Amino acid sequence: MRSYSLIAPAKINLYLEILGDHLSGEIPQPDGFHEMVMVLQSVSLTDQIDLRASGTDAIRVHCTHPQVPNDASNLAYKAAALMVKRFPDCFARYGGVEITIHKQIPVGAGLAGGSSNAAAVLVGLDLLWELGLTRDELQELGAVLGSDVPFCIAGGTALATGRGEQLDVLPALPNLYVVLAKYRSLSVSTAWAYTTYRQTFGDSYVRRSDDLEERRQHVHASPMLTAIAQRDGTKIGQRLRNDLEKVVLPEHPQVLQLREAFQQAKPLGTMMSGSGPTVFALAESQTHAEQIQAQVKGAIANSDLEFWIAKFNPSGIQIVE
Ligand SMILES: C[C@@](CO)(OP(=O)(O)O)[C@H](O)COP(=O)(O)OP(=O)(O)OC[C@H]1O[C@@H](n2ccc(N)nc2=O)[C@H](O)[C@@H]1O
Ligand SMILES: Nc1ncnc2c1ncn2[C@@H]1O[C@H](COP(=O)(O)OP(=O)(O)O)[C@@H](O)[C@H]1O
Repeated sequence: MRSYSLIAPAKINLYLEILGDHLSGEIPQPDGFHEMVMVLQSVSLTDQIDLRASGTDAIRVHCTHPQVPNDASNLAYKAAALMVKRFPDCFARYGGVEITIHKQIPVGAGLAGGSSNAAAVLVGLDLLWELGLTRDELQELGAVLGSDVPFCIAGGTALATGRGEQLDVLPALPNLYVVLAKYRSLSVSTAWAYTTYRQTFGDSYVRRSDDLEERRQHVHASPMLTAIAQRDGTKIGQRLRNDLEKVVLPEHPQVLQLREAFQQAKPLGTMMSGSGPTVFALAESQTHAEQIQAQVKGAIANSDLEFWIAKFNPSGIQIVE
């Protein structure tokens, strides 16, 4: 087959704790990233990525979304460039690729849209070039592109540690719904969120590698993971956490107001996703989700505010049959 279409889901963070500096190297040193404990969840808000062998020697990206670049800075392009570098024989045999991104996931939203697009290109080129890479191999390639890319390949529900690229699969949570809301004109840079967090809270970071190891060992017994193991939506909702709220909400009062409006609407729980500014609320049914959405829309009448209702998605990148 000379073309593939893939579905690339967004993610939300049910839990995001920043432990301190991420340490790497033979004698572990801070590398500019953060050591995380996260629970990541794919949701049914998705982009579609079409890949086509172009018969030229170029990588081309097409996306009509005004905030998405069509050049080498696009994460989907970077994914294809990485595959070309790692598998030059395939590139010589199969030639270049046209990547068309049908964007529905809001951009710069804390929903990993770009990471998921990159993940789809890795999965799609593996198919197009008949490489037969394993999921682990694809995730290792993904980690070169960004901390969230390995998760986007597998999707579902996962515990992420390290920079976010060390993954443990968690039990699926099939019956939960999520209402998402974002101000169209507001985006938050992930780099800004982490840098500001470091400037504000860096003094309290865990820095020693043996202290980090001790923290990691406690992760599996955390209340959020217990709630997930029990598939208890009420407890999951009560145990949501996102440390990046501490820098994004004071900077953007309208996001704080949105989060408060969600809280008033009696969801299972509400939280900002990742580096924001998307706020989500968990619901136990489609009806519950619709009630929450209606109440928040009533509380904040602003045409800049966009809403989505999605379900928890059990998987990551899917091939369109
Ligand atoms: C915050 C999260 C939560 O899931 O997602 P988003 O809100 O971006 O979707 C992730 O940690 C974002 O992952 P991703 O978007 O892949 O980040 P990367 O490209 O690896 O890094 C972007 C920037 O964030 C910083 N960064 C990222 C991950 C990490 N563990 N520590 C960091 O300090 C990096 O220093 C870099 O400047
Ligand atoms: N394929 C892509 N889809 C979305 N954004 C992209 C893509 N490639 C590059 N970008 C750029 O990456 C930045 C982050 O976008 P995105 O991945 O949507 O947000 P987040 O990191 O908050 O989840 C934006 O500035 C955007 O212009």
